[in-house]
Amino acid sequence: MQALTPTTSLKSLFQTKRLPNADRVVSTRLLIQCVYRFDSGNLTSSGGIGASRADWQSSCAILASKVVSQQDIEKSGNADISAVNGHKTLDLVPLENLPKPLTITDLSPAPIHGSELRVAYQGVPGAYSEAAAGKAYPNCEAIPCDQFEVAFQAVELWIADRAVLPIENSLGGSIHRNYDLLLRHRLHIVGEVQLPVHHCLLALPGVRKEYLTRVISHPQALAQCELTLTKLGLNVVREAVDDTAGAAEFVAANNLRDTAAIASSRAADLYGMNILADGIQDDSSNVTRFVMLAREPIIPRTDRPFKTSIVFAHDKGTSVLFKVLSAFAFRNISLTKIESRPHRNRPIRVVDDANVGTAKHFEYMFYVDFEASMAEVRAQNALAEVQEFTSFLRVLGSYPMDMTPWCPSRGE
Ligand SMILES: O=C(O)C(=O)C[C@]1(C(=O)O)C=C[C@@H](O)C=C1
Repeated sequence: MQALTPTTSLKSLFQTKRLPNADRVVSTRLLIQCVYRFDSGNLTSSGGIGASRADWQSSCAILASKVVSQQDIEKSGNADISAVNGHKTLDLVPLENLPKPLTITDLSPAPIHGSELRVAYQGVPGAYSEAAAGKAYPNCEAIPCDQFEVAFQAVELWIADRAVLPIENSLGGSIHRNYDLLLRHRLHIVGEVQLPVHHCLLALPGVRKEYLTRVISHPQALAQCELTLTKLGLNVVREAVDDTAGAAEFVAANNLRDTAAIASSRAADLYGMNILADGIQDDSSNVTRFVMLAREPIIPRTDRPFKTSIVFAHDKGTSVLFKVLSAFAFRNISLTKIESRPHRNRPIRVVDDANVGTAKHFEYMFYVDFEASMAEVRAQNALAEVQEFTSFLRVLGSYPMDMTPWCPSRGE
C-alpha cells in the first residue's frame, strides 16, 4: 500500500465562511479538491496534517463525520453554504481553537521558551558546567541539577531543552560516568564546547594556607591540581564532592576554617570565599570538553567542520577493532577520541580452549569521535563498513566542532 500526500494543504481546507450564527463552515468542495497520492507508508505533508498515515486517516474520519446534507443546511436556514455532490458542509470549531500552523521557529533544533533556552547542567551556580552552558548558549536559562543523571532526565522530561555535560578534560581524562549515561539514555549530541578551566584555591576570609587540613572538590578538579597542591605544601586530605562550586558552597555554609575548596573565581564571589591561590591547575592550558545534548538530532551539514560520535560493540575478538578503525583510516577520516567502557550487559566472555584452558576476556563498548559529518558520503560509507564488523552500532550525534580560537584560561 502507498502513503498519502496531499496536493492541497489542510490549511486550505479550513478556509471558512462566516455564518450569521457565527459558526464556521467549510465547503466540502475544498475537501474533494484535496487529492492524495500514496507513497511509502509515511505522509509527507506541507499542510500541517499529522506526520503519519494513521494521523491522516483519522483526520479524514473526523472531517467525513462532519459532512452534513443539503437538506440539513436548508432546514437550518444557512442558505449561502456551497454544495458539492451532495456532501455539503463541515461544522468547524471556532477559528481561535484551530491548531496553529507550524512555523520555521517550531521546526528549529533550538526551541525557544520566551527568549531563553533552558539548559540543564550538573552542579550549582559557579560550576564550570554552568560557564560551559553560557558559552554554548549565551543568554540561556541555566538549570542546576544535583547529578548528571538528573540533567539527562530534565531534557527527556521537557523540563530543559538541552543538557551540557563534561565529557573529557585535557589533564584528568574522560568523565566515564557521562559516557555510560550517553549509552543508557536516548539523547543526541548536538554540539560541543571546549572551556579553558582556571582553578582557584578558596577558603573563608581570614583563613591561611597553614590552617588547612583538607581540600575538597570535584574529583576531576582535584586530579587537575594534584601536582600544584603538593608544590604549595598542601599534603593534606583530599576529599571528592559532587562539583567544584558545591565544594565552595559547602565550606561557606558550614563555616569550615580548616577546609579549602578548588573552584572558579565566580564561585568565590558567589559564596563569599577568599582566593588563596589563583590558577592552580597543573597545566595552564587546562581545557574541559563539554557536549550539548537534545531530544532530537540536528541535521548534519558540510559547510563547516563537523564531528561525529559513535559507540559500538563487537563479539568476534580484538581484530574487529583494527578493522573498524581502518574503515576510517582508508577514507582519510581522522579520529579525535577513542574510549572503551565495560560492556555492562555482557562484561565477561569466557573462552574455552581444550589445549590451553579457560580464559576470561573483558568485553567493551567503544566510543569513537571522528572528524566528518554524517552528511558526507565518506562518513556514511565508513559507518556502513563498521556495521558489518560490529554487533551493535549507534550514532550518538553529528555536530559542529568547537572552532573558537584558543585563549588560555583566565578565571572562569
Ligand atoms: O564541578 C564542576 O564545576 C563541573 O562543572 C564539573 C567538572 C568535570 O566534571 O570535569 C567540569 C570541569 C572541570 O574539569 C572540573 C569539573
